[in-house]
Amino acid sequence: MATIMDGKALAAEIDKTTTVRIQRLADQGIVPGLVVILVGDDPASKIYVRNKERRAKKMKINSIVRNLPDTISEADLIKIIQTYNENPTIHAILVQLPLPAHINEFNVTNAIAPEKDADGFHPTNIGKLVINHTEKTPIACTPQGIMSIFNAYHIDLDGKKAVVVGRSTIVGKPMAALLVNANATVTVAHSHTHNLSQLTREADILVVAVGIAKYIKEADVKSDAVVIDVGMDRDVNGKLVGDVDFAEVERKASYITPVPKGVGPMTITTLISQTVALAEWSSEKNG
Ligand SMILES: Nc1nc(=O)c2c([nH]1)NC[C@@H]1CN(c3ccc(C(=O)N[C@@H](CCC(=O)O)C(=O)O)cc3)C=[N+]21
Repeated sequence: MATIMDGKALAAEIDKTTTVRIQRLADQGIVPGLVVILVGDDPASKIYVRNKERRAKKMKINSIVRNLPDTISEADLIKIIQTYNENPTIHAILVQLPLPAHINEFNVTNAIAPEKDADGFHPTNIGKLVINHTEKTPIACTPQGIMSIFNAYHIDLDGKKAVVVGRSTIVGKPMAALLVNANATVTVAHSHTHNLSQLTREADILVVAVGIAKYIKEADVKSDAVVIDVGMDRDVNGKLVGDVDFAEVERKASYITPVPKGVGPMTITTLISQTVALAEWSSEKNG
């Protein structure tokens, strides 16, 4: 049976360190400010926003949620982002994805000041990640949270075969870059991949972010693989489940993350610590 990697417990551990950093900023009269912009209502975004708000309140960062109607124009959304770029009390800006179809995601992430980019989705920050020049650079919170899980459980990535299933901007692509930077041999699979199961069965490290409930079965996994489940899906009874069939795969993997209480809480912890980092970097620059 696999060791279950407890994202919730690890998140609480990291939050303790972040709380000390928040206190240190408070001593200088700085409260980290995060604005979350939510356009319309996507169900996964709603869970995220609710849990984020809860944690931000507890940790005394100033978190603002800006709800906008899904009829807003791209130009008006970009104008709102620019007001936060210029607002010195805001250190981090996050625009929830996906956006409605009439709004271009690239134009929106490109409008966020790179030094206030809570998600690390600005092209400049993605470029730095790919080049592996990540000092004082925000990085996508879900993949970065997964790297913290590997680190906490002493999972060695060097020379390992890693397969990332999913090529999204928010998980798959930045995850692949982080794994390459950690010296893993990385394959990115997606909906056009042939013989997916054959590929996933070779993975020492398997990261799944496809958005299909219980998609990965025992037969798709190598014995003693490390399995990371990024899914936030509903099963037939409406229960929150991952992309991995946990009951099956738990028997074969060496390590596995559950859903809930795996990757999700680590995404939020990373967002909070990254917001604090953006506030710290800005205060260093401004004296
Ligand atoms: N710009 C942007 N950045 C994102 O990082 C982003 C996004 N847009 N859009 C939506 C997705 C989804 N996402 C979640 C993060 C944590 C939980 C989370 O807290 N999960 C708990 C759920 C527990 C419960 O049911 O409350 C858990 O897994 O234990 C959920 C979903 C971030 N996303």
